[in-house]
Amino acid sequence: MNGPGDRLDSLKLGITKRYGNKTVLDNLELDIRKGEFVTFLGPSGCGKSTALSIVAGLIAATEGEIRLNGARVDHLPPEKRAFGMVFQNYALFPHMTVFDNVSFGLTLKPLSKEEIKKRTDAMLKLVQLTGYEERYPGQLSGGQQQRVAIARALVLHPRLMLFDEPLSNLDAKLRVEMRAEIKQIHAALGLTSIYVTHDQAEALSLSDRIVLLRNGVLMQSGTPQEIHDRPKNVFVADFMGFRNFFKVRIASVSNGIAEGVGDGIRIRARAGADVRVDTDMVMAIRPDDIRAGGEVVSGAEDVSGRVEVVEYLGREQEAAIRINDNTRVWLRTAEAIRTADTIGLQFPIDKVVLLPAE
Ligand SMILES: Nc1ncnc2c1ncn2[C@@H]1O[C@H](COP(=O)(O)OP(=O)(O)OP(=O)(O)O)[C@@H](O)[C@H]1O
Repeated sequence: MNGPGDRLDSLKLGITKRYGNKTVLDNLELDIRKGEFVTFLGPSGCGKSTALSIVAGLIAATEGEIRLNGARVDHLPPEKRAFGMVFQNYALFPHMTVFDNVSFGLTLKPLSKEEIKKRTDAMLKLVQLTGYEERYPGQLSGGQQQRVAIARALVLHPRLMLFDEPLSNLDAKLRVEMRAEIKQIHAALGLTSIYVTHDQAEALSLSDRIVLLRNGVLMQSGTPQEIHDRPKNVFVADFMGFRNFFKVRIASVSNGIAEGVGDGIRIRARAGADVRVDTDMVMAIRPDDIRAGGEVVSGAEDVSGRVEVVEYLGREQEAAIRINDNTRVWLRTAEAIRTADTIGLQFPIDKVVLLPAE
C-alpha cells in the first residue's frame, strides 16, 4: 500500500473562534507531528468539534492560522487540504453499495478502473469488509457502516485523518473493538490522526497525546499517562476519574513532602519547590488508590469511617465512606464491604496529587 499522498511533517495550530461575543476557542495552540495520534477530549460544548472543523476547513477561525509543513493552509477549502474525515453519523451514500461508497473519491481522480478496484479491495480488506462489496449501507450494522466510512476516507491516502466522535453511536462492546481497530489502522498505515471524543477511556487507549479542553481553553496537554496520573488542576483530575478532593491548607513542607490539613483530615503529598506553607490547595486521590485497612488502625495518616453507599462494579465495588460530618471518601476495592461497616483508610503519599485551589 502506498503512503499518504502529500506528506505531513508537522501541523501547527494557533486558532481562536468566536460566535458574536462568545469565545468558543481561546487561542488554541498546538503542534502535531507526523505519525502522532492526538485526541481532543472534554465535556460537551468545550469546543473540540469546532477545533476539528476548523482544521478540516469546514468552518473558519476568527483569528489565527493553521500551518502544514510551515505553509499556511487556513485559506484552503477542505478538498485542497487533502485530509480524511470520519463523523459520528457515518454519512455514507445510502443508494450506493459498499464498494461504490469506498471507491467514490477515487473515481474523481484520473485512475484506471483496475487501479480503483485494487485500492478499494485493499482498503476493504484492511477494515475487514471483504465480501460485503455489494451490500448497501442499510444492510450493515453500525460498526460495519463506520468501517465503510473509515475505508472511504483512508482510500484517498489522506495526510491527516480527522475523527469526530466516530464511535459514539455504537454499543459499548463494539466501541471497544472498533477503537482497537482504529489504533491498529493508524499504526499500520503510519497515519497522523486527530480524534475528538468526550470518553476518557477512549482517549487514554488511543492517544499518543491528549489535549483536554474546557470552555475553549486548553487545560492540559500530555501523554495519556501524564494526564491520568499527574493532572495539573481540579478540572482535569475530576474529568479523568479522581473522585476525592480535599480542600486543605498546607501545614508544613519538608523534604519535598507537603502536609495538608482540612476537611477534617490530615493528608500528605509530594510537593514541588513552589509549594508554600499556609496556602490553600486541593489534594486529590483516585478511589482505587486508597488502601482500605481491614481493621481500624490509629495514626496520623489514617482515617476511618462508616460505609454509607456501595456501588457494585463487577469485580470491584466503589463505596462512599463517611469520615466526618462534612466529608465522604470514595474507595474502590475488591474486598467485600457492606453498608454500615467501619473501615480504616490510608492515602499512599505517591498517589495523592496536589492541585491549585480553584
Ligand atoms: N454556529 C454556532 N453559533 C453559535 N455558537 C456555536 C455554534 N457552533 C457551536 N457553538 C458553540 O460553541 C461551543 C463549542 O461547540 P462544539 O460543538 O465545538 O463543542 P464540543 O466540545 O464538540 O461538544 P459536543 O461534544 O457536544 O459536540 C458550544 O458552546 C456551542 O454552543
